Amino acid sequence: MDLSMMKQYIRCIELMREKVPSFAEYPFNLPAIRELRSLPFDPKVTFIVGENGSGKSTILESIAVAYGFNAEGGTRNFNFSSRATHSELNNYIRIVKGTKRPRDGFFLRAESFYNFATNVDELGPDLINYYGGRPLHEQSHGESFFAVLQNRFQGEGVYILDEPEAALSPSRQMTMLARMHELVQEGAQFIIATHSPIIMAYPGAVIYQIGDGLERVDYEDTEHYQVMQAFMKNRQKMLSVLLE
Ligand SMILES: Nc1ncnc2c1ncn2[C@@H]1O[C@H](COP(=O)(O)OP(=O)(O)OP(=O)(O)O)[C@@H](O)[C@H]1O
Repeated sequence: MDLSMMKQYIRCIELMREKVPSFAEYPFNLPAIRELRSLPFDPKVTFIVGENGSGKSTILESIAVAYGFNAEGGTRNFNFSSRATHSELNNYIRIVKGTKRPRDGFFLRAESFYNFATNVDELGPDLINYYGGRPLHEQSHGESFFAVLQNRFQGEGVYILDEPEAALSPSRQMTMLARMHELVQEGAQFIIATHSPIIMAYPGAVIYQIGDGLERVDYEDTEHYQVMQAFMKNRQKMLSVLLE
């Protein structure tokens, strides 16, 4: 066995298929789940990519909840809740952990980041200091996410991020890559769902693309990269087809 794999925080997830009540119902009917047995993660960075509605958030949320995070995001200490719509998938997956225990962790959900920011601000100045010293709601969506990334993420942690690019300009996404790299060197493990060809370019990352199932692909073979490249290279031609 490769010992470096043992040292990572989350080695893989396994779907307990024998417990699944029906593969005809959500979330088990999603192509990404129907064929899932186990999904190994890179010790540093793993991306899950795929079309809208392909099941990225469902998978990420189930990993986060099974690992002990609040379904709506935050650190493992957060337990705010404004809705209870997460799927039951977390009850059917087993997290295979390595020998190393994280000292930090964060589950980012772009869609409930606002609620998370409210929760941080309500908890008072001590906590706000921990997030860079400025109330998150006095910053833009991108600025507040960046404050969390710069100040709150500490390395030696598990960071599960669902569409972190939602708030970020392309140049901030590049800055995010640099920050990720610092954190990886300090021992962080990232599992990220993204549509961003910039973020998924992190060198050496494992990329799973959801199609008929979850398939490991090279960066240049992702649909996002190819579509974006084709658009940038042939913008006029593509626009004339799209708008005819
Ligand atoms: N509670 C639910 N009951 C039934 N279907 C659901 C439920 N929640 C989500 N779905 C469906 O499951 C599919 C996967 O949703 P999910 O949010 O995981 O997709 P996604 O890949 O993260 O999409 P996006 O890129 O748009 O964020 C979607 O078709 C969605 O409509």
